[in-house]
Amino acid sequence: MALLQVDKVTKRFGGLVANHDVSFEVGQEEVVGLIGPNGAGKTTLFNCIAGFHQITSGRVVFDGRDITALSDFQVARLGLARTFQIFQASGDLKVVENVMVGSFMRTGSRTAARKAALETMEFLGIADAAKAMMTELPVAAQKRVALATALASDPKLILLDEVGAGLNPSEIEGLIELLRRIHGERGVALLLTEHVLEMVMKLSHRVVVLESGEKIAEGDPAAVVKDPEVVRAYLGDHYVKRQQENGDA
Ligand SMILES: Nc1ncnc2c1ncn2[C@@H]1O[C@H](COP(=O)(O)OP(=O)(O)OP(=O)(O)O)[C@@H](O)[C@H]1O
Repeated sequence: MALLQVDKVTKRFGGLVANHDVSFEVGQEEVVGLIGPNGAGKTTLFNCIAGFHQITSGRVVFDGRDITALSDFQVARLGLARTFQIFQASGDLKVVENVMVGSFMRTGSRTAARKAALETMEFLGIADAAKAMMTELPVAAQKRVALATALASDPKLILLDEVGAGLNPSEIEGLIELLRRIHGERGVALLLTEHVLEMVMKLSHRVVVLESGEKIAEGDPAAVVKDPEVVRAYLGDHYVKRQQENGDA
C-alpha cells in the first residue's frame, strides 16, 4: 500500500476552488514532484495533506490511517513532516533550539531532544552552527536548518515547499545532494513542490502537475515535461526549445 494516498481532494475558499478532485499517491521511500504555475494550488494541497486546512471533500490516508480530520500536530506526530515556503524559524532561538522543535515531536525529554537535534545537524553538515542565532545564518544554511527541523521529528515523509527558492546554482546542487542523502540513507519519502525544475527533474521518480487546482498530468519526469498539455499550462514553448538546443529532448 502507498505511504500517502490523496484521494479526490477538493478544497474551496468560499467560491474559489483551490484544489479540485485531486488524487495521487506517494510510495514508501519514493520521491514525487508536484509542479504547476503560480496559484495552481500546490501549497493549498500541502496544507490539506498536513492538516493545516480542513478539506472540503475527499480523503487523505497516511501510513494506512485516515488522517483527513486530524490536526497538523497530530499528523506530524504520525511521521508526516513539512517545511514551509517561508521558513518560520524563530530568530530569537539558537539553531539547535529550532531543530529541537522537530525532535520534541518524538520525545518529551529536553536532553533526548537536544541529542537528536545535534545528531540530525551532524548528518546535515550544520553541527558547527548549533549555537548561532537563526538571524546570523545565510539563506542556504537556514534552508538546512528547516530540513533538520523536519528530519529531527524522525518522519516517514517530508513535504518540501519550495526549498530551492532563493538559492544560487551551486547551493541548489548542494541541496539536491542533501535531499538524496535524506532519501537514500534515512529512507524518507519526499513530496516536493518546486519552481526550480532542475531539482524536480533530478530528484523525482514521478511528477504530478496541477493547473487551476486540477491534476492535468502525472508520470515519469522526462515524459511529463514533453506532455503538450504541461508545456501549454506551465513550461511554455521556450522550455522545450531550450531542451532541444541542449540536446536533452
Ligand atoms: N487561505 C486562503 N484563502 C483564500 N484563498 C486562498 C488561500 N490560500 C490560497 N488561496 C488561493 O488558492 C489558489 C491556490 O493558491 P496556492 O498558494 O495553493 O497556489 P500555489 O500553486 O502554491 O502557488 P505558488 O506557486 O505561487 O506558491 C490561489 O488562487 C490562492 O489565491
